[in-house]
Amino acid sequence: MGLLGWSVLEAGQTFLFGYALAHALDQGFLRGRQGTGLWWLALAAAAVPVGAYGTARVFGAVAALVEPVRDRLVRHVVRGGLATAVRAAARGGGRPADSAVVSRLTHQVEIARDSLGGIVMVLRSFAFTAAGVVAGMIALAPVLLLVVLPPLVAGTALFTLALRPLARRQRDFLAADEAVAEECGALAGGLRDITACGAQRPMAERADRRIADAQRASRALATWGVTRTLALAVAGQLPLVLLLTASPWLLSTHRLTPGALLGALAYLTQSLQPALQSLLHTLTTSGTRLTVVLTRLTSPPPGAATGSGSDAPAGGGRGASAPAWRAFGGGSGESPAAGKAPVPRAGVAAGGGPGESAAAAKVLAPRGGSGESSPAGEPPAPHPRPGGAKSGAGGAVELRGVTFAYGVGAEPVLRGLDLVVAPGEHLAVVGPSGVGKSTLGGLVAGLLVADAGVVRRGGAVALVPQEAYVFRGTVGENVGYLREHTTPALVWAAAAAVGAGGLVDALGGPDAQVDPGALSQGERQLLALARTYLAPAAVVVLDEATCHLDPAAEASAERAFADRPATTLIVIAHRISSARRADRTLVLDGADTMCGPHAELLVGSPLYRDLAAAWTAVS
Ligand SMILES: Nc1ncnc2c1ncn2[C@@H]1O[C@H](COP(=O)(O)OP(=O)(O)OP(=O)(O)O)[C@@H](O)[C@H]1O
Repeated sequence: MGLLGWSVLEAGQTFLFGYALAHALDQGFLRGRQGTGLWWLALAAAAVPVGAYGTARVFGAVAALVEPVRDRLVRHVVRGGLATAVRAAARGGGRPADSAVVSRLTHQVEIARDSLGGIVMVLRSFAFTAAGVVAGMIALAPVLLLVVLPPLVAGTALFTLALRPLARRQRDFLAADEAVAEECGALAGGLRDITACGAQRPMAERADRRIADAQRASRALATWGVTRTLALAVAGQLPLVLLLTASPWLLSTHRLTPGALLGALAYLTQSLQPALQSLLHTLTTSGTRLTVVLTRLTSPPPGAATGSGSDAPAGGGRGASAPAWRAFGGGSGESPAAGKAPVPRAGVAAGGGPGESAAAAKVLAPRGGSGESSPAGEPPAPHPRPGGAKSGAGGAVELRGVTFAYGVGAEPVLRGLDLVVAPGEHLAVVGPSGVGKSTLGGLVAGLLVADAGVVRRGGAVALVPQEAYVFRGTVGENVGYLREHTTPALVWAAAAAVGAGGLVDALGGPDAQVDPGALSQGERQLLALARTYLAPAAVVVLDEATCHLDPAAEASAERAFADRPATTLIVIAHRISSARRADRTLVLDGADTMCGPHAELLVGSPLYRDLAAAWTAVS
């Protein structure tokens, strides 16, 4: 009721504006009565603060209308959020409640409140402005309505008819736009998995389809957007054109006075057109926003119906354990079983997980190997343990005169390096930061290609980099990722071997879901180590792969790989203890590079002595 009363005040000002102008001209200025003219103008001016006061009070009345709606929405959202949390707790997920849901929904509640308030304001403003204009025109010259009303009604009807399809197109556009954002977000998050699975092409095609959908939706929206412009032209501009066209006749037949013409023009240009413009604009923007947000707020929370939980991947339906790209085989046309990622069949696996750096996750075929590569899926055949430093041909890893530089013309990181690692040997690699230890690891794994010289591998190589990668899926899927046939018993065994048994147990066993974000870096490293332990690789390169573990855990993990049957182990070490455990240590030091057992290096390598002293001081 308050809203109505204050709006009438606003309508009164609209009415008075044109009416006073008309009388100022007709009864004042055109008759030479300046005082009367000015009096009418003063009346019109006095109506402005009164109307403004009414408008100010209208805001309060709109708030009184909108705030209870907001409160109801908040109640609904909070109830929904609590219900979801209770459901999640009942499912025994043990995860913290997703507070982002509540925050998101309250944000949407604010959007709903603002949009609703805006719509009420413009609808009300248009209705009362139109009433003021119509009343003013009747008061000035009823014939004006004949000119103004038909296009106004036609334009508004056109817009009303177009409103629903327009809103639908806008919703479609928003949905398509969101789908693109979701798809791209998921792609960005899973880039390393996608690269690891060789699923770039199908995923790019998927994204292209989403983008094409968004493009179509945007075109449809733009096409329907034309109706808004058309409606505005018919309802707002056409009356003006008609009035001006008819004015000579209306004036000459005394159906209209000059003052009434001026008043009518003022009504059209100063009151009706602005009100119409903001009505059309607000309805198409805030109106659509309100519909979308209300639909979201009132629909059941994600997971309520399906029970898939709030951590279901974007796009839904697929289940948290199987990211979209994992459904695609690599370029070979291999199609893995549902939820099972493609497993390298060449018998060579990169062990860091499905998505270390693009290079680290690369699956390699042995090149020029000595024929020791293990058949896929089979544990590698045992090698005899070496008695210490080995040299000569036929090593598990052999580098001859290897030179490597990052980029043409760049100073080589490694120059003419010779190294033979015997089958079953345990080699540590040490050296100052930036000397090329990881580069050597990359060359051994085949992720980097030597510029000169030869690298030979006597079997499949798994490289575990420092940044261990764990993907959303089960513990078993993570640990068994690089092995074709995995059983829970194998997962338990691998985990126990590398010291991850307690972690797997704490996570809930091989079938438990892993939330990578909830794991520490050390825990991620443990899972990556267990994964590599199960991989069918004869050569394992640990590149700072245990740096987040404590010394005891690191020792146990290294020992596990050293004792793993048929395994040649290369540990790029960050602690002297790793070098002490190794059969030999390679000290990378440019021209002074040396390789030998600990005692020998202490005597022969000043750098090793320095490093050992520094490590001892730190530890
Ligand atoms: N992708 C790359 N492009 C260009 N230069 C690189 C690249 N990767 C490494 N380098 C450079 O090559 C040199 C050797 O790097 P590398 O990572 O092999 O050293 P590192 O001994 O493993 O060092 P750290 O112990 O710090 O890990 C460094 O100077 C490094 O800056």
